[in-house]
Amino acid sequence: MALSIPSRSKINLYLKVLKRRPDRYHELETLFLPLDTPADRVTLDFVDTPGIRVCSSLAGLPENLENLAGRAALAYADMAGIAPAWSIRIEKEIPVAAGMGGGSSNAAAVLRLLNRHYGKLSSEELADLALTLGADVPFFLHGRAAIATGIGEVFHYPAGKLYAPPLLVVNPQFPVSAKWAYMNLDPEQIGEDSSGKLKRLINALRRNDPKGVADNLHNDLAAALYRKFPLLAILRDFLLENGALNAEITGSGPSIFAVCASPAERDELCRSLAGAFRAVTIFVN
Ligand SMILES: C[C@](O)(CO)[C@H](O)COP(=O)(O)OP(=O)(O)OC[C@H]1O[C@@H](n2ccc(N)nc2=O)[C@H](O)[C@@H]1O
Ligand SMILES: Nc1ncnc2c1ncn2[C@@H]1O[C@H](COP(=O)(O)OP(=O)(O)OP(=O)(O)O)[C@@H](O)[C@H]1O
Repeated sequence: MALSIPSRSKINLYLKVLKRRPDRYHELETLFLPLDTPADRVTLDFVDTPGIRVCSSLAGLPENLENLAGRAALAYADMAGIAPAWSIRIEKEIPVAAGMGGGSSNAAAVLRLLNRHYGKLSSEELADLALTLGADVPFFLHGRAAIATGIGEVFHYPAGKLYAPPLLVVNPQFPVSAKWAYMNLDPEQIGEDSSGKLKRLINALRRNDPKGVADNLHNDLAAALYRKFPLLAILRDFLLENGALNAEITGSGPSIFAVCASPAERDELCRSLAGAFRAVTIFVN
């Protein structure tokens, strides 16, 4: 028997680093937006052979227990007291180490599939387990647009419906580790945001106002990434000069998302981008 679900990606429309903790993690305030594109597909097979096997469609991605999805399965088996005999397959569409939460999403998909089948853990236990695997994993257990605090695991859901603006995401096909991005954060950027950007961002999402969203994007991890990788500033400038209302790096980068006024303007921007840059991947939402 096999169970299969999509494993979506995310962007951070807003990411403010509030404080460095003694364990070197950072407390933050971030606004997660789930994306339908790109999404991986995670399939869990119940097999006769004991153990946990993980493989993917992407050559070079860690396999078995070195894959975050395998570590999630092992952690679930330990906590739920189950002897595993599982084979997990990941059809990979989300670029790796891209700031789009791919590995975290896959790990959360495994936890959801296992708990759907076995039902052994409460949602609190599952959330605690998710956090041991990575700061982005708890978000993908529910995958709803949310403000997150803590290190990314305490969720606040804004009241009312939020309307995602027309977006595209461009990935420059090189990886950046989240650890690098946090270690190279400008120390003077750490602290409270007094500008009210997050509030205005939420209000704009409620009003279905792409311009209001675009005007209030923020990412404290971005400055160091633009400095280290000049291509990112070139891409951002291109997006701004070719119709984007605004563009910013998502999470720890290097992917950049552009907010557009309408689907037609987004599609036009997508065509210009594809014509000008060969070695990038573009996702339309
Ligand atoms: C950049 C974001 O994607 C924004 O959503 C996340 O904050 C990163 O989440 P993640 O990749 O799941 O992070 P983890 O795998 O838990 O941690 C990778 C590294 O990122 C840094 N890290 C991560 C999250 C956080 N709140 N503070 C940190 O300083 C730590 O150096 C950690 O060693
Ligand atoms: N299932 C997986 N999918 C992607 N990467 C994985 C997976 N399992 C382990 N990894 C490793 O995790 C590292 C980070 O990859 P990932 O794609 O999750 O980063 P990311 O998109 O920047 O995540 P985040 O936004 O959570 O920081 C890579 O070095 C990769 O080899």
